[in-house]
Amino acid sequence: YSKMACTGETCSDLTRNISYLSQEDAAALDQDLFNEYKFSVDQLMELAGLSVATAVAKVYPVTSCNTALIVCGPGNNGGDGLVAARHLTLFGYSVAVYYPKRTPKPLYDNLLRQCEKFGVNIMDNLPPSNELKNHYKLVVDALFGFSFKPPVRDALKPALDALIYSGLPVCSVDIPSGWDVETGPDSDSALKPTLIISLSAPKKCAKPEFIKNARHFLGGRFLPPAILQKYNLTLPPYSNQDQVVELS
Ligand SMILES: NC(=O)C1=CN([C@@H]2O[C@H](COP(=O)(O)OP(=O)(O)OC[C@H]3O[C@@H](n4cnc5c(N)ncnc54)[C@H](OP(=O)(O)O)[C@@H]3O)[C@@H](O)[C@H]2O)[C@@H](O)CC1
Ligand SMILES: [K+]
Repeated sequence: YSKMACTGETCSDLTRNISYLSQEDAAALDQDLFNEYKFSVDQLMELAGLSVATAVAKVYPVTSCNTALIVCGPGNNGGDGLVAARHLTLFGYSVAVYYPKRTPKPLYDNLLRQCEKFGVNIMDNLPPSNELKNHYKLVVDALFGFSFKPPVRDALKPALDALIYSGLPVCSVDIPSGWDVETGPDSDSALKPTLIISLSAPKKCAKPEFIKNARHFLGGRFLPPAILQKYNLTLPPYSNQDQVVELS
């Protein structure tokens, strides 16, 4: 695989050779990073959230889209969203977070406190979906990641619906929420992100056939080389010190 592929005739050459993880392998790889490589969750979440904020800022520059709503779920995907909220604030965005189901763990409590200290607006309730456009220029979907098993349960359905019906550009963290991690959207009414930031390696639902109308970046630049070998992963190289690389 070579970055030259994208400077040739088509970018589809570039995506043809990329590996896509199954749900099982995504979870196993994650566990290897923690157990074998001794990373802490905070370390990887910080890099994941930074790459999310970086990709969002590349696609929706603060000069034209300076207000962002981040919808955070109960797992690590939501944690990535809280980290991205802080970095987007540092990048100059005015950020609000909706975090309806909070996991009572120090990691999340601390990330939330940091958001508050940075001036992020932590909201207990969302305005109706059709009014979100009046307040925000984009939404970040940090509701569910690679551990999601459809269908979405009732308690978080309103949060998913807010993303689906906001009429705003949607930036999905790792996978589009509500999609099956391997088989993608289940209906025409599924979430339609405009940007997907795959973390560490794309999951099967981020294959080009499912995400035709979205821009697709890879982020989470922390995989040790031996992991690439173990999971037989072919991924594009990052340029220089970049935190993200665009796939399509
Ligand atoms: N290695 C990497 O690349 C790294 C990846 N990172 C990030 O971690 C993400 C994976 O995080 P994760 O494993 O914590 O799970 P995630 O998908 O956030 O959600 C699980 C939560 O959702 C819930 N839930 C599930 N199904 C549901 C349903 N149908 N309806 C309603 N709820 C449902 C489930 O509830 P439960 O079923 O357990 O009751 C649980 O609370 C990954 O995508 C990436 O963003 C980085 O932070 C670090 C390094
Ligand atoms: K997501």
